[in-house]
Amino acid sequence: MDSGESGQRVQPRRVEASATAVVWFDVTVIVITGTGTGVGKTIVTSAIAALAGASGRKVAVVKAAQAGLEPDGTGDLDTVRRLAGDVTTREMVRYLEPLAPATAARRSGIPTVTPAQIAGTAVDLSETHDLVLIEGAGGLLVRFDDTGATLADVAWALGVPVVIVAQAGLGTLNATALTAEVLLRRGIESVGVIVGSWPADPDLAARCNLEDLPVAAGGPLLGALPEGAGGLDGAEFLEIARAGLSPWFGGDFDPEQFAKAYNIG
Ligand SMILES: Nc1ncnc2c1ncn2[C@@H]1O[C@H](COP(=O)(O)OP(=O)(O)OP(=O)(O)O)[C@@H](O)[C@H]1O
Ligand SMILES: C[C@H](N)[C@H](N)CCCCCC(=O)O
Ligand SMILES: [Mg+2]
Repeated sequence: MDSGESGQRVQPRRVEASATAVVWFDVTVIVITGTGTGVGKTIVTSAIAALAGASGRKVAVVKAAQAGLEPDGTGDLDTVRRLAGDVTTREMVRYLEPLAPATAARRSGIPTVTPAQIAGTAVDLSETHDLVLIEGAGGLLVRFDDTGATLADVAWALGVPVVIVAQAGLGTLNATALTAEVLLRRGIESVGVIVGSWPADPDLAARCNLEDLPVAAGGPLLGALPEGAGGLDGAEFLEIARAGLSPWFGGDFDPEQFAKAYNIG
């Protein structure tokens, strides 16, 4: 996939850093990936959107391919709207089977969505929104189609940064490092890692991971959202988002203080 296929590359715009400032929140498009499926990408996406919305930004969220629905028939963007409130949402394709999009498309005959289409949607939305978040399906290299197109192609085509959402506990270091290494190899910027669901009673591995995850990710720990956050209502969720996300997203999360609270660091 080259930049010509998407038509254009969105240039991240950075605001000047000041003492307290949000350094990169002026980036227009962010890709939210994860170490796998069910790690909390949608909750993190909702939290970033909620904070941006609360600061007056117009936010759009793109779900590139929705494969499988919750038992109540809802998809990720229903969750985003419930948690983040007034955001524009675009689901580009829906498959009913909870599978990789390429597999679900092959089995159902429903058309695939291409990285160029996803990038194009993000570019269009960026004309009328301050922030566009793109969530994939599962982890970074899950295929959209049988040509092997993935979310990595979308991030590369757009030239925009990626946030890695990771699990808290044992096993996350390898998956995070694999994701970060692929991003590095493909020349895609990773801004850092966020724990999608931080346990109420974290075990030893989870606590130690607060120190080791940034190393595996090759970037800072930019947040940790408590487990159960997805069940809150909009106002409560906003406060959790503020506490759980770094100042880079307009929140108050301090990784050193957080680690200290768990006797790490
Ligand atoms: N912090 C959290 N609070 C509450 N529920 C959570 C949290 N993180 C994850 N979950 C729950 O775990 C499940 C998976 O989370 P989520 O839907 O965000 O995963 P995902 O990484 O977006 O997966 P997918 O690849 O399907 O998009 C969901 O049912 C969600 O409600
Ligand atoms: C069904 C699930 N919730 C996602 N929508 C799709 C996850 C695909 C993962 C494929 C894989 O990595 O093996
Ligand atoms: Mg999701």
